[in-house]
Amino acid sequence: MQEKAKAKADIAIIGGSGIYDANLLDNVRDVDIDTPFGKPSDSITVGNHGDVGVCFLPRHGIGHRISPSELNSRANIFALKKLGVKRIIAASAVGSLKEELKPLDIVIPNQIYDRTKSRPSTFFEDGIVVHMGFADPFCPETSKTIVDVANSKGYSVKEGGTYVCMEGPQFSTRAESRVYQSLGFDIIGMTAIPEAKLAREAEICYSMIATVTDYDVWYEEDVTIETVIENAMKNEAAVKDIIVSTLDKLSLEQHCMCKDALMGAITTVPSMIPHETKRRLDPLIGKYLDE
Ligand SMILES: CSC[C@H]1O[C@H](OP(=O)(O)O)[C@H](O)[C@@H]1O
Ligand SMILES: Nc1ncnc2[nH]cnc12
Repeated sequence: MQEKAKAKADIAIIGGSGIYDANLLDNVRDVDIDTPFGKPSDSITVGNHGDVGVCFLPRHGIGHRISPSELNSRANIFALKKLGVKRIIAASAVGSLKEELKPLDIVIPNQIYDRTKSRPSTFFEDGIVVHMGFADPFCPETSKTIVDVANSKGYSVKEGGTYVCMEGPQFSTRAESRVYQSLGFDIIGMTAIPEAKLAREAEICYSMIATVTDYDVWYEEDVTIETVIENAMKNEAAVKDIIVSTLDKLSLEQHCMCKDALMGAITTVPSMIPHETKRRLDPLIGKYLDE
């Protein structure tokens, strides 16, 4: 009997609110992956687009079962690393903090302001300490490709902008929203942290296509889930169209700082890292510890 090929993917798409399927891939199969941090949000759909191995993970699980604070982002990113993923394109629904950013606009953010409160946001614990740079949280190479592709297809996208990541799951109070708006942040969501931090720790490029679904409450009466999902779904075709064309253009070789992010960042003396920790984290740190 022919053995089933090991599932592999170069690029991952993480679907956010309103984007739950991978109908843009060919030859798909669903794989269940276990990680030292538990199970990802759902089965991962692995397939291809042309010659490129691509996989899809619905961030909140099929049926939108997992709240932002409960997401097991460590399992999600570790599972993608085990598949061999080099780049992640993450889709997100966001509120607008600027009058000129209207519902259905698309933003490719380049900064994050972290306002989360209780999320495990590192792989490195249990006898290993890693301090890495995170000044530029999104991959410049992947983001540039997305922006170029979107522009060439006639979509008007905003290049750059600060995504403030709140804890949720409740939306902001009016006072919070006004503060974020007055600080000059552009968009608000609940999921970029710790996803972006963990992707960087895993040396995976991470970029986001954010769809504006609402003006947050600094501007409008209230944010409702109906409006958010309705607008996210209205933009689903555009987001997928940009993603598919980006898959055609993305280099599979990483030329950015993301690919060596761990170099020089492992602070613990290698001989003092517990054997079990080394074993668990081998897909992340093995290349730095081989004699
Ligand atoms: C469904 S409304 C709030 C929810 O939508 C965004 O999720 P995602 O980034 O996965 O599209 C936002 O961050 C909240 O988690
Ligand atoms: N206004 C908002 N605040 C936080 N997350 C959101 N996701 C979509 N709209 C949002």
